[in-house]
Amino acid sequence: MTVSRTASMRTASMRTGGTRIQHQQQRLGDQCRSRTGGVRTPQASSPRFGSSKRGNMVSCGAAKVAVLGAAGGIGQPLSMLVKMLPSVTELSLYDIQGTPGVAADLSHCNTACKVKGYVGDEELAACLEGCDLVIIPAGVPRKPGMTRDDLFNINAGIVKGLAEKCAEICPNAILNIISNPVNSTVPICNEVYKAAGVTGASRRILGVTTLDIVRSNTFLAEECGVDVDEVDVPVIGGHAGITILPLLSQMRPKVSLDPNRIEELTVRIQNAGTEVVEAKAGAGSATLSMAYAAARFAESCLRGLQGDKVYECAYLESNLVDGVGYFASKVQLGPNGCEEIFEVGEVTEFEQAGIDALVPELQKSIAKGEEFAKK
Ligand SMILES: NC(=O)c1ccc[n+]([C@@H]2O[C@H](COP(=O)([O-])OP(=O)(O)OC[C@H]3O[C@@H](n4cnc5c(N)ncnc54)[C@H](O)[C@@H]3O)[C@@H](O)[C@H]2O)c1
Ligand SMILES: O=C(O)C[C@H](O)C(=O)O
Repeated sequence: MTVSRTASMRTASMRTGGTRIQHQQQRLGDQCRSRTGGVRTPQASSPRFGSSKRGNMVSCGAAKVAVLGAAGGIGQPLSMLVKMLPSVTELSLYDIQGTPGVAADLSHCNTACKVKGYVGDEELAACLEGCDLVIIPAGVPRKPGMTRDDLFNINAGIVKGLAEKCAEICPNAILNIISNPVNSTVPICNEVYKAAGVTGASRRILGVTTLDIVRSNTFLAEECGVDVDEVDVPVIGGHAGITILPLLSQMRPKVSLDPNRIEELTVRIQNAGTEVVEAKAGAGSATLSMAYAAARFAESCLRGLQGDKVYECAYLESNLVDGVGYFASKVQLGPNGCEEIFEVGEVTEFEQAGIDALVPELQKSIAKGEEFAKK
């Protein structure tokens, strides 16, 4: 499987970077190397794609954000973290149950953001009116023994219905799709927007893979005994099993790892969601770490809307890799959502084998989502 390039994609060796909050400058200066070995002059920034941190929040204007599925395991802590973002002035919480209570509870927190709860189909349009960013964690989570694809039958319909309303009411808002299987739900949303005649939406429909990066950074910091704040591991492909591909060769800081450990760590990152599902023993999947990751990604999107160049990884429509129309990639966020998709960059033989293996998996999930949306 070869990696192709288009005009809108930049070649970069991805000594990865990412967002540092408080307007800290992007890391400068590393030379960037194309996959074919050509050396580029240093970029204005050498981005870090996976090291954005929560906690040092900055104000990014006055944004309205909606969380759909806000009364759930992810929705509640995520809504709280979003309410703490200084840039968010309005927070709309939507669910099929429970949002009046969650909204009443959150509204007592003394941050400037106004919170309002909406319940049921008839209130969805009002919830979405004027939104800049819509975050979707609505849907059922896994139980032990299930794959993410086992959630398709229930979650595909939920996401499709919500996307139809977003396309109608706030077509220019950025969507952050959390509901699994992300490899299929993002194509579903794109098809819904195409059918609704919304143009250019694919750069605003972003599958949230941030938890894979958060996990990779955590595990690699533990493994290497380095400050977790300094660790930055880009993760590409998709968000299920072997489609989750951490590029440990592109990790920053540069470390030397035994090939066997690279394999073991890759497998652990790919199975980290299952690790949590099994530990929760039937009570759901990752919620707190996901809320943390989603809040970070939401904040990056809001900073992008305000005009900052922000670097993350996300799953979105692209022709970056031959044979698949969607791929989790290193991206630059900006006022229009994803402004730039970066090439995979230099990879090891092990990583290239991982790309080759994940492509057929992704193809199946994408086709399943697209077919469902067109029914
Ligand atoms: N992308 C990721 O990295 C990632 C990580 C963790 C979980 N997830 C996924 O996120 C989803 C939610 O997980 P959770 O643990 O919060 O589940 P949960 O069951 O605790 O919460 C889901 C919420 O969605 C609501 N809901 C159901 N149908 C709805 C609809 N039509 N409109 C609005 N809300 C609706 C439910 O009432 C519930 O409150 C799952 O699909 C899970 O697999 C994704
Ligand atoms: O594993 C799951 O089902 C939830 C989520 O995708 C995760 O990675 O934690």
